[in-house]
Amino acid sequence: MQIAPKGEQARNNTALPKARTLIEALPWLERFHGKTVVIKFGGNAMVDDELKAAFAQDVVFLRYAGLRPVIVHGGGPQISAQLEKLGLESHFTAGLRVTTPETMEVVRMVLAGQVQRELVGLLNGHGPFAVGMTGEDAHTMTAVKRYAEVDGEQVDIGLVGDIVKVDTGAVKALLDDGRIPVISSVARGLDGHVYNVNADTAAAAMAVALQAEMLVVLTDVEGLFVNWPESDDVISQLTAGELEKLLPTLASGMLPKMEGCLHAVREGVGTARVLDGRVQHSLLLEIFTDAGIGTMVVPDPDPNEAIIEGGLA
Ligand SMILES: Nc1ncnc2c1ncn2[C@@H]1O[C@H](COP(=O)(O)OP(=O)(O)O)[C@@H](O)[C@H]1O
Ligand SMILES: CC(=O)N[C@@H](CCC(=O)OP(=O)(O)O)C(=O)O
Repeated sequence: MQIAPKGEQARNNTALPKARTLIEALPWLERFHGKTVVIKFGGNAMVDDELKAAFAQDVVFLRYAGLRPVIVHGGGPQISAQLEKLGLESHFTAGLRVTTPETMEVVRMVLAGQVQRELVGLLNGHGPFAVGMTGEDAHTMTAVKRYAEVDGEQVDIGLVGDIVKVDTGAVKALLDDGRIPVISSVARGLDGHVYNVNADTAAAAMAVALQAEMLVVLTDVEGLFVNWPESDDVISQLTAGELEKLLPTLASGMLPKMEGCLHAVREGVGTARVLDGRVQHSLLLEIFTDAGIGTMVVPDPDPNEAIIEGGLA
């Protein structure tokens, strides 16, 4: 027999708000159960150990809640740091790293050997879930050479790739086995070379191929700012059409992210969201609370529905 300590009743009352928070998650748990969510974890969002640990908790929480999370990760700052250690400079053209064969070796080493290993280790601290791979494995991502566009001109930036094909076989097998795939943004070229792929682009391609419920991009700002850098007002929601009009005004960094979100939503992904990876548990807050944070891109409204609405009005 156990006797409840004095004051237990009062403690129960303070526990009620916690229960309410859990109940707030119920409609989202119902809605997203069994659904695939592709999460892009950016290098700038992974500079802090506490944040990385919280991210791992969130992803494992999603897995236990019955979702099917897939991680596609970057590691731009980590690649640049390693290049610097080796006495090599980083050059970017239109937001893409100029990638010589020497640079490519470092990109592959840092993404697959360092960043991915660390994420896999953090996730597996919670159970036997994470399996690391790169886009090269099992021909998961196939790329062709990508040129950067500067003032309407095509510029050769070396071994940078654009994804032309995604084979989801290995990823789906892992998901069906209850695992969490952690994929580095490196792809095998049609020509047999290994290509460096922007991680936002890779995540969007994976979300489309899996026809995911959601693409979530974690980054180092609160979301898409209305008029950056003049304003830091965050756009909480916009349609694909509205985003398309905004794209030409976006600066590098945000451009591949929003291009990826647009591509995803236009090609059948339910929604695409850009979140502040500097906020602990931003992933859980976005998916399981009514408030939501960051920027959400939704598909264009169905024109037929608009006509019916208009007709009834
Ligand atoms: N409209 C915008 N809204 C928010 N950030 C923007 C915008 N345009 C450009 N940026 C820049 O994009 C950056 C995010 O891209 P990036 O640094 O490549 O992140 P990550 O490493 O997460 O991929 C922001 O820190 C900001 O400097
Ligand atoms: C072609 C290209 O630029 N590739 C990126 C790949 C990593 C990446 O995208 O990392 P973040 O998401 O942290 O920016 C790079 O080499 O930095």
